[in-house]
Amino acid sequence: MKEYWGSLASVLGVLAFCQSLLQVLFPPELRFAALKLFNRIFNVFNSYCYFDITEIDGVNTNELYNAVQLYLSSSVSISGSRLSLTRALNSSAITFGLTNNDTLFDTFNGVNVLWEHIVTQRQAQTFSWRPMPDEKRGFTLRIKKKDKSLILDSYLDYIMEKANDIRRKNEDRLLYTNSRGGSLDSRGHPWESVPFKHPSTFETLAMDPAKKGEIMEDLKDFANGQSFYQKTGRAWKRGYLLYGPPGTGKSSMIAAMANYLGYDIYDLELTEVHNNSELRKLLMKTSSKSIIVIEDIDCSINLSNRKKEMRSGSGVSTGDEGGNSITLSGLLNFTDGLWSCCGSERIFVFTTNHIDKLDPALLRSGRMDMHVFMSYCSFPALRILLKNYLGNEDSDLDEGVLKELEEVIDKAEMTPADISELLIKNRRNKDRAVIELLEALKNKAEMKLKSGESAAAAAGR
Ligand SMILES: Nc1ncnc2c1ncn2[C@@H]1O[C@H](COP(=O)(O)OP(=O)(O)OP(=O)(O)O)[C@@H](O)[C@H]1O
Ligand SMILES: [Mg+2]
Repeated sequence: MKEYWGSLASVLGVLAFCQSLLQVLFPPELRFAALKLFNRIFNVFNSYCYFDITEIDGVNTNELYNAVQLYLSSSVSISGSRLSLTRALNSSAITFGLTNNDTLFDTFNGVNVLWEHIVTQRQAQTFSWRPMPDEKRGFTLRIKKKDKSLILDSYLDYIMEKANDIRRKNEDRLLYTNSRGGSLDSRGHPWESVPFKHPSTFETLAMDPAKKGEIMEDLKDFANGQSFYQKTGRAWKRGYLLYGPPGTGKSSMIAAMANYLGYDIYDLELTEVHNNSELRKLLMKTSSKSIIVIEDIDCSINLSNRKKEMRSGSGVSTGDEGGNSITLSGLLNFTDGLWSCCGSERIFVFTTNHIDKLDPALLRSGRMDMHVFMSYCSFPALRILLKNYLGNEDSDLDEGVLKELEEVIDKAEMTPADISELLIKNRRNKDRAVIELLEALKNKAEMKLKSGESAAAAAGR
């Protein structure tokens, strides 16, 4: 610190000397030209260059300014004793940033840069279409001239990307719906959004742990797979088909996926979409890092459509452009055809209770990348539910009861939704909850057995 003050004092001394020299050597009319000359000479010897990123660029907000602010807020090297704190609307996280005229060093690809946050009072307001803030804020980036190209080529892109990540992490996720039909809002947007706060996570999801792990890995590979998709020339999207009886956790799985990846959800209500071009507009207005969901796909699309199309020779890839109904081909064009590339990093999830009713075009390999069967509650899934609802670990349960549960659970064919209901009802009395559950499972298994026997007898008659 001492050295710093010492060198500052000597620089100030030199400046004062130069100023008096200027006054002595040059008559007033030549002083300005001399100053310009000095400035040029100084620039030749100065090894740094500076970039100003102002908060308001003309009359528009400068996106780069906000991005730098967010990026620097995540910097671990912030050591200032005074930081500014902000919490955006709809956000559950607090970000901190540089206060006025504070500086911060950053390193990128081994190159050191210095950021300074400069705040000055705005001059008397000139005429403008919108009121300007009283303060003029901006960042100044100081870098070595020799590093200029490296930094400008990738550092600023890197900052923008990082800032988007932070924004996504800080903001609560949104759930979009197209329940307004084809009408647009005042900003021309066809989707309505609400904050998405579904508490379902992979941890709370009751299903076979191996299958769960496989799906989580698949999702992570997808989210981190930008370069893979680019290298292989594939559109950066992935399709999941979740099928199984009602109450087995298909919708809960979608919420868990969104929470796991930090993606928004677009819940596409196909019955509200009138034709293929409307569908195209809707899908084009979805953002990247999102999950586009079509629930009960078997009920949403008239399955005879495609057969008619095939007969009329229009084929799968063309779709019904101007017609007044939405077709399976119109939908597949988006999940699979050329239009699927109009955005990146999108996950499509279709759900159905009746996979047998689906058109083979939806099921053929490569169309939906992963088919996930959400089954009746299995023993490993039951353990998760017992833990979630009663806080029970295996060691809390009597071994005999555990064994009985294991024997009866598959025969009973009860859904996780049914079991959850039973456990919620008795959650204050853990022992009773387990005993009632066992009873319910046994009753259900017996009923299944009887109905199976009578069906077999009827078939044999
Ligand atoms: N696998 C599961 N793990 C944890 N909870 C579950 C699971 N399946 C169902 N539930 C519970 O049951 C409720 C209903 O489940 P969910 O809506 O996910 O079923 P679904 O398969 O989407 O049913 P549907 O086919 O009727 O849409 C959930 O709110 C959740 O509490
Ligand atoms: Mg559902």
